[in-house]
Amino acid sequence: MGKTKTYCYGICLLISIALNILLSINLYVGGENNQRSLLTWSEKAAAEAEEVAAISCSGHGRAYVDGLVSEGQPVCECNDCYGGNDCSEFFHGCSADADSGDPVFFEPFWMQHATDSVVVTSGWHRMSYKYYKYVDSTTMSIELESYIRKLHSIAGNAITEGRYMVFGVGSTQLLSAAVYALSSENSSSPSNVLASIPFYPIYKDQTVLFNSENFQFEGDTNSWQSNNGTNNMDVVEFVTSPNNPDGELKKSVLGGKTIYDHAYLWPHFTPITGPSDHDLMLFTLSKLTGHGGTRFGWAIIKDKDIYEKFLNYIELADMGISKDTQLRVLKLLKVVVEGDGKPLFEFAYNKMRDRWDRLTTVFSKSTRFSIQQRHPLHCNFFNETRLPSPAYAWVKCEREDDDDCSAVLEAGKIIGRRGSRFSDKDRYTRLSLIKSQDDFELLLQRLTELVSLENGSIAKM
Ligand SMILES: Cc1ncc(COP(=O)(O)O)c(C=O)c1O
Repeated sequence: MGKTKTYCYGICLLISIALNILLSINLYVGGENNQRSLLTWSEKAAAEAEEVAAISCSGHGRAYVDGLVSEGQPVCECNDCYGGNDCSEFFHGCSADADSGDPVFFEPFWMQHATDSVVVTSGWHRMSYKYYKYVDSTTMSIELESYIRKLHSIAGNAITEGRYMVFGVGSTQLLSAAVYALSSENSSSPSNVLASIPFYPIYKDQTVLFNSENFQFEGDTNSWQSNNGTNNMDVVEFVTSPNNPDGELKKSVLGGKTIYDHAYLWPHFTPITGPSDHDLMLFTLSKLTGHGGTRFGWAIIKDKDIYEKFLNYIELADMGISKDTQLRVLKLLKVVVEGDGKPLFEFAYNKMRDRWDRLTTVFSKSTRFSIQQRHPLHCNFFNETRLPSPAYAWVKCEREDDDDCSAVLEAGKIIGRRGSRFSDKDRYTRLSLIKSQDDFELLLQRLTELVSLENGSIAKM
């Protein structure tokens, strides 16, 4: 009996040791999977996001959760002129691309505010077309609208009290909604859509594309005024303030129905001299926080009938703006209004001022190229007098022969956007200053090289 008992204990001990070894091996080998299966759904999403964010792309690129996948891992998407698996290879001789207005210069700010700006959405988040069962049917988030109003009161750049608001897929969608809402219906002739040269090309491109009986694009305000005087005032005038491409704080020329495009009316691009108080103002998240890809803009409207036409346009075009987008914008704006807007606006202003300081130093050595004049103004937001730091440099080629400024710059390995895209002369070219730091550094290097050729010597980089 005693012998059998001891024998049984021995067997049990061996089985228990074997089980422990197996369990330890399983934990060691399949540890990650086991740990993962213990996470909640939001922790799992967070782990995936952090894993991808941790992929090193040598500081010259980024991997995304929704990026292309190679061998089970998202690949690095490299900045222009960088390549290789981890973006560490620089392509010498590559041209600096300063063409697009992609506002990526904000990226370091959002990395510094990773915790506050993250969004976690469940698979069942706001599946309905509508918001709030207990409020009148609306496709706009009431909470987001109140944050936008708060933001304007902090920045001091627009009056929102007693005004209506409509959200759009970027302000791009609101441009055409505004033309639709302001142009006359049932009139014998179409409303004349105009802007002052140099102007943002989309105004013309969209008006032509949407080719309506109610409106037509008539070009430059000043030429139109000298040909028509005050005879025909059925006009819809785009006023871009600050202007894209030259940063000017434009005012209405014709004084009729006006769309104020305030995409760049933020303290990092221009001193805020007082709140804008126009009948129809457009703003965009793209140039406020840098999230161009989120596609979100808003209109601030005084008149109820115009507001209703606007809403009708958005409802028919896309039944309102994505709820996922609105959730993300809300999260971002909560960060923007923190500290009364100081952290974001100071970050962005310092970045832009640094870029302008370095750019003006290069252009001050040139007689072949010039950039727009900037004039100091008192900024109510920063409570001091400051120079504007526009999103773009509007470069003029001064030599008689250099009438195609883009071609001159391209020969110097700089890609800009030619003046004729803004209905101006090709003697001008726009250079974007709001892209990534890599883009800006290369732009400055290429400009320095080009300017140093004027003096017959290659500058030291
Ligand atoms: C003057 C102006 N208005 C509107 C937009 C459109 O911005 P988004 O559609 O990204 O809101 C831009 C973009 O560059 C712009 O420069």
